[in-house]
Amino acid sequence: MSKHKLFLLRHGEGAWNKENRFCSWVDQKLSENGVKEAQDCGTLLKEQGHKFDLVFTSILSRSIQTAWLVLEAMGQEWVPVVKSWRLNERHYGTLIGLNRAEMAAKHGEEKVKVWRRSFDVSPPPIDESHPYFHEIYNDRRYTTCDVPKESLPRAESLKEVLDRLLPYWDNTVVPEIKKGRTVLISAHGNSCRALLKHLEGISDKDIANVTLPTGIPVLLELDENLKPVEPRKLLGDQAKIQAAIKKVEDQGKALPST
Ligand SMILES: O=C(O)[C@@H](COP(=O)(O)O)OP(=O)(O)O
Repeated sequence: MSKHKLFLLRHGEGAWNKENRFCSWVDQKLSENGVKEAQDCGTLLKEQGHKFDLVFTSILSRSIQTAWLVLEAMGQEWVPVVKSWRLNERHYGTLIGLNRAEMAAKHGEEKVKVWRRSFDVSPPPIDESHPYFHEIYNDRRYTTCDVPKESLPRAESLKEVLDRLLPYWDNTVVPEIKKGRTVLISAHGNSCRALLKHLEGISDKDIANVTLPTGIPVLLELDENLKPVEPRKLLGDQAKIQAAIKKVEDQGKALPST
């Protein structure tokens, strides 16, 4: 029987989701559509009668803004929000800022799929010559982390995301859930995929087929050991959700030449 409800949420559409660029650790705000997605998500959760006790976000604005909009739409603005870099999006290394369709045209769709969805392949690491290096590492938010700035990642596979996320999950999030608190994790496509892999025991191969659209809440019903007792539920209109998943998958396709 289900003892705990856990909600995972990939933020609403960000400016670079719209432009089909790898956003990763670049701090982009939500697009107009992303604001609406977050508000609609909150409205749906309210209509379904869900109540949160605690929200966890990354330290990237798009996940924080999403959490605020969801809570506002639910009339639950008072719920505490706790932030950690450990929930940040996967660090996409030198791919940051690049357009997925252009990368697919240049390197092939298969290569882009491996970069995006394989479990243990890291893209090339970022260095000081990268156009977004200084913007990321000179940002004051990264002086507040529980590791020195020099130890923060320069590129990550999904496996490395899980490695940095798990200690936070085990030591900070799990105790709250076990106290009986209903938790929302407002984070990113890949930090949520890493957590899903861990909770559902998805194989290294099969995780490549898990795609999360923006602004769609994922409900997990867990037993007392935090093992899922039912398949995950993506809440909302199922036809729209399937179309949104396909849209995310298609971002890695080369555009037909004109
Ligand atoms: O970094 C990004 O651009 C996307 C994920 O990209 P893909 O893995 O889908 O290519 O992350 P999010 O929008 O969830 O923060």
